[in-house]
Amino acid sequence: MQAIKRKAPNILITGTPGVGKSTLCTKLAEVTGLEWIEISKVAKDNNCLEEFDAVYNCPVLDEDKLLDGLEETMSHGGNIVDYHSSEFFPERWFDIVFVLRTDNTTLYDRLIARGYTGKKLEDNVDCEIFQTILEEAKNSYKHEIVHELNSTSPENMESNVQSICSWLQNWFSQNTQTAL
Ligand SMILES: Nc1ncnc2c1ncn2[C@@H]1O[C@H](COP(=O)(O)OP(=O)(O)O)[C@@H](O)[C@H]1O
Repeated sequence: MQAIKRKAPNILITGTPGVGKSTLCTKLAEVTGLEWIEISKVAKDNNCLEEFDAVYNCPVLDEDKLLDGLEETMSHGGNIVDYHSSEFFPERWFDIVFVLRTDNTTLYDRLIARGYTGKKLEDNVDCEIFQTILEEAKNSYKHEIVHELNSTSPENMESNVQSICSWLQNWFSQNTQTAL
């Protein structure tokens, strides 16, 4: 489906938990002035969390309520959405999708440092090994708007910020008269 013309694009940053989404989005929001929408936080603040999943030790998301609440914001554009899943968002919301990736050892160490253990730790590392989030994004959006970014080192982060800023500049020059 064709994205509706907006004053600024909407960007989706996705990837396995621990891969670096928040870190990148914080920097991107600072540099670009776009709005960082951290779905987990928005869900919590707007009571979009339902019963607790005992196996994964995390709450279950009320997707319909969350999407309804974000529709207007997304229609204006200018948002960087950060979430570890992508399939339930409307395809029309996003102009580009970045899937952050890292190696298994790096991810394992980051998740251990975050206090993940047992099944939650194992499942998240497996999720990265099997490219689950990348496949999900490719199945949910046009392949040409889905891009993998390495998120292992601080140098990777700098170059990811630069690549996204270049893409943004290009979007503005093609879609509006205003450059960043
Ligand atoms: N490009 C990177 N290079 C080195 N460390 C990183 C990088 N991106 C994130 N990290 C570190 O990895 C950990 C998890 O990052 P975070 O942004 O919270 O991941 P997510 O939001 O995907 O769960 C944090 O300790 C962060 O400092």
